[in-house]
Amino acid sequence: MGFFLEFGCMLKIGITGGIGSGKSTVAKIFALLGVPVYYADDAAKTIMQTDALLIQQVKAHFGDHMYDSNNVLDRAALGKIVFNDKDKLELLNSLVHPATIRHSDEWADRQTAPYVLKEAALLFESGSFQFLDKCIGVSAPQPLRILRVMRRDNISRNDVLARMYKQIDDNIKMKLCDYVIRNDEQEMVIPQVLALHKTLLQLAAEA
Ligand SMILES: Nc1ncnc2c1ncn2[C@@H]1O[C@H](COP(=O)(O)OP(=O)(O)OP(=O)(O)O)[C@@H](O)[C@H]1O
Repeated sequence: MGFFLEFGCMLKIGITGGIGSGKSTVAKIFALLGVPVYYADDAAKTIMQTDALLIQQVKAHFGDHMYDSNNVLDRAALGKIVFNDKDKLELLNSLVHPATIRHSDEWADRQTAPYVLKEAALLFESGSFQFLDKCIGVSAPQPLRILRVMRRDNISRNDVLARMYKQIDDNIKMKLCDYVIRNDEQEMVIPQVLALHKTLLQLAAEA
C-alpha cells in the first residue's frame, strides 16, 4: 500500500523509554521512513511560551514574575522552584501535560500518514498513553544509558542518576508497552525499526 492515506483511520503510536535509552534516536529513524513524529518534550518547551491558557495557569500558580513583559518564561526561576519540591513539580506537570496532549492531538489531526508517533519520556506518567493506540518502548541496559547521557550532556554520573531516579523504573515501563525495541550493543536497531514499521503499516491498513 502507499504510505499516505487518502481516507481511513490514522493510528497514534507512542514511543518512550528511560533517559538515554535512545528513544529520540529511534524516533528519528521512523521519521526518515516518512512517519510524522511529535517530540513532546521539545514541544512542551515551546508551548510554555505560546499557549495562552498554560501561560495564564503558570502565572496563577507560580507568580506573574515567571514571565517577563513579552511573555518569555524565566526557566531558571521556575526550575529552581520545581526541582527542589516534588509537589510543585507535580503541579507544573499537571498543567503542562494536558496542554501537550491538546497540542499533539491538534498536530495529529493535520497529518495524513497511516500512523504518527508521539515521542515522550513521560508517556505513562503524563497519562498521554490513554489517548494512543499502541506504545513502543525503547530499552537499553542502565550502564549504557548512563554512559550515553554523560557523553551527550557532558554531565557527571551522579547527575544522570539523579535524573534517572525521577522516572518510573524502565523494566516496569517496558512491560506497559506493546512493542519493545532493544537499542543496546547486541541488537541492530535499524532492522528492528523496519520490521516494526511494517507491522504498524499493516495494523493501520486493518484499522
Ligand atoms: N544505537 C546507538 N548507538 C550509538 N549511540 C546511540 C545509540 N542510540 C542512542 N545513542 C546516543 O545516545 C545518546 C542518547 O540518545 P537519545 O538522546 O536518543 O536518548 P533519549 O532516550 O531520547 O534520552 P532523553 O530521555 O535524555 O531525551 C545520544 O547521544 C545518541 O546519539
